[in-house]
Order: sequence, then C-alpha cells, then structure tokens
Amino acid sequence: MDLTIKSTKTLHNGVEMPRFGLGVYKMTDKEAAVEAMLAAIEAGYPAIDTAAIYQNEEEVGEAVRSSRVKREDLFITSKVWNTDQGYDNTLRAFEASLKRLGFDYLDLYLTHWAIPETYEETYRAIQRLYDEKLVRSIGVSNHQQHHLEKILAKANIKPMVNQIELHPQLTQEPLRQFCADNDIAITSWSPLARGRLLDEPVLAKIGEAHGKTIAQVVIRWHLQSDLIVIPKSVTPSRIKENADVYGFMLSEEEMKMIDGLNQDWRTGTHPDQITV
Ligand SMILES: NC(=O)C1=CN([C@@H]2O[C@H](COP(=O)(O)OP(=O)(O)OC[C@H]3O[C@@H](n4cnc5c(N)ncnc54)[C@H](OP(=O)(O)O)[C@@H]3O)[C@@H](O)[C@H]2O)C=CC1
Ligand SMILES: O=C1CO[C@H](CO)[C@@H](O)[C@@H]1O
Repeated sequence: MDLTIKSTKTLHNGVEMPRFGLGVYKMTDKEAAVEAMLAAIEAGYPAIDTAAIYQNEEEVGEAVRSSRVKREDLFITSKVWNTDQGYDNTLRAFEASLKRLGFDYLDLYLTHWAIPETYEETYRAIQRLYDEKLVRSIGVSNHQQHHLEKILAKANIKPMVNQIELHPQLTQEPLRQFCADNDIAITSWSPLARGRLLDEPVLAKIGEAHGKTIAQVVIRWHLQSDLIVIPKSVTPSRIKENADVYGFMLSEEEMKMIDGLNQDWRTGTHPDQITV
C-alpha cells in the first residue's frame, strides 16, 4: 500500500507550503516556547504558525536561529491582529512582526479575522507586501464564503490560503468546496479541537486498529483530506507523536467514519460574530 502523502501543497502562485507544522498559540512562557519550537524544528517540523496576538514572534525567531535548520528551509506564517487592521496599520503591524521575528521576509501573512469595517483594506495592504516581495505568499484566516467573495471581486492577487477552525466535529464542507473551486488552500486551526476529541470512541477504535493514538489518527485524517495541519503542543513527547503520522493509512471507510463525526461544533468564535 502506498502510504506516501505529498508533504507540501502547491499554492496557486507555485510556492510549496508544508502540509504539516507547529501551531504556537498559548506558548507564552519564553523558555518553554523556545524549547518546544526548537524540539519541533529538530524533529523535522518544516513550518511554524504564529501571530502577533500570540506574543511569541521573538521566540519563533530565536528558535529558528538557534536550530541547525536554515531559515529558508522553514515556512513561517504570521497574522495581523484585529486591532491593527486597515491599510496603513497593517503595513506597520507587518513591519513590527518582522522586527520581532528578526527576519527579512515571511513565508505567509494572513488577516487574522474578517473585521467587517477593515478586512478588505487589510487584504489590500497584504497584497502590497507580496508585490514588494516581503512575503512569499498571502492569505486570510477565519473568512467565510461571503468575505472571500468580496476579496476575490477586487483582488489583484487571490488569497492563497484560508486558515479556519476545522476538525472532525467541524468539517466545514461547503467552505472547503468554495475554497477548492477558487484555488485557496485550507489550513485547519485547532485541528485536535484543543484536545477535546481525545476520548472520542470512534477515533479510539480506529486508533486501536492501527496502533496509533487518537491525535495521530486525527492528524492523518487532516492530511488525507488534503488539508494543511498545525497541531500545537508544548510537550516534547507529543510534539514527536504528532509528527509520527506517515507510516499508516486510513481506509476510505475510516475516513468516512471520521467525516461522520461532524456536528458543526466550534471551539472558537464564529467568524461572523467577531467584533475586534
Ligand atoms: N487563525 C486562528 O484564528 C487560530 C489559529 N490557531 C492556530 O492553530 C494552532 C493549533 O490550534 P490550538 O487551538 O492550539 O489547538 P490544537 O487542536 O492543536 O490542540 C492543542 C491542545 O491539544 C494538546 N495536545 C496536542 N497534541 C496532543 C497529543 N498528542 N495528545 C494529547 N494532547 C495533545 C495540547 O497540549 P500541550 O500543549 O499541553 O501538549 C493543547 O492543549 C494554534 O496553536 C495556532 O497556531 C488556533 C486558534 C485560532
Ligand atoms: O488565533 C487565535 C487563537 O485562539 C484565540 C482564542 O480562541 C483566537 O481568538 C485567535 O484567533
């Protein structure tokens, strides 16, 4: 059986984005954050997903510089926070992020949430960063179809990625279809539903059949579903466990069983309810 999964997703501008990376939300203890990020890089994680609001961009920069992996061999994403949106503010926020990271470019920069009054201007600024070659690829996060339609109607450069909450209890089928039809790759945030799926009986049974943990089954489900996945852990053993997902394959039936767990259940805010 072919167990291989392409390790990157080709974005519509030709950039190869790793399908797997480390999410670093809530890694705020400086020492533990750098240690976890470094452990992930040394364990072969090719990507890190941060954001200005996570307050750990400096730690990301430090971990990358103290690792044995070259900056250009890693894919680093950050995001402009809600209170920094708008054209000029976004350009300033990007510069501040880059400074905190200590890098001269980012691999991907996203609008964190579609704040109704400002998300279109924010994306216009992000396009400028792309034109100026300060970012290798651009996109959005927490954008619904109606937000994307507005952006697509005016964009010179279509978003390459939409990062949304997605896991077996929130499978987001219609938005996934819309993004696929428009060449927008999807990154799943809270891919493990923040740990709340980890005693789910269907997943436990599938895990037992493969000798894998529930977290590994869920990460494999994201990968086999053509999604980009960024599980977060500060725990070294879990960082290794979450990356050990390439030696087994979920059957079509198992994939369908996992798809069937959908309840349209969110761990986070609904994108249409965000204010700031
Ligand atoms: N764009 C957006 O608005 C958002 C983006 N994100 C991004 O997505 C990333 C991932 O989402 P996040 O919300 O962090 O949640 P996840 O679904 O990745 O779950 C993280 C939680 O699961 C635990 N965990 C991880 N691996 C295992 C394992 N193998 N066994 C048991 N428990 C495990 C972690 O514990 P521990 O760390 O203690 O090991 C942590 O409590 C974020 O870090 C961030 O980068 C997240 C939310 C919103
Ligand atoms: O990225 C994020 C991490 O989680 C936060 C709390 O749910 C979100 O608001 C934010 O978008």
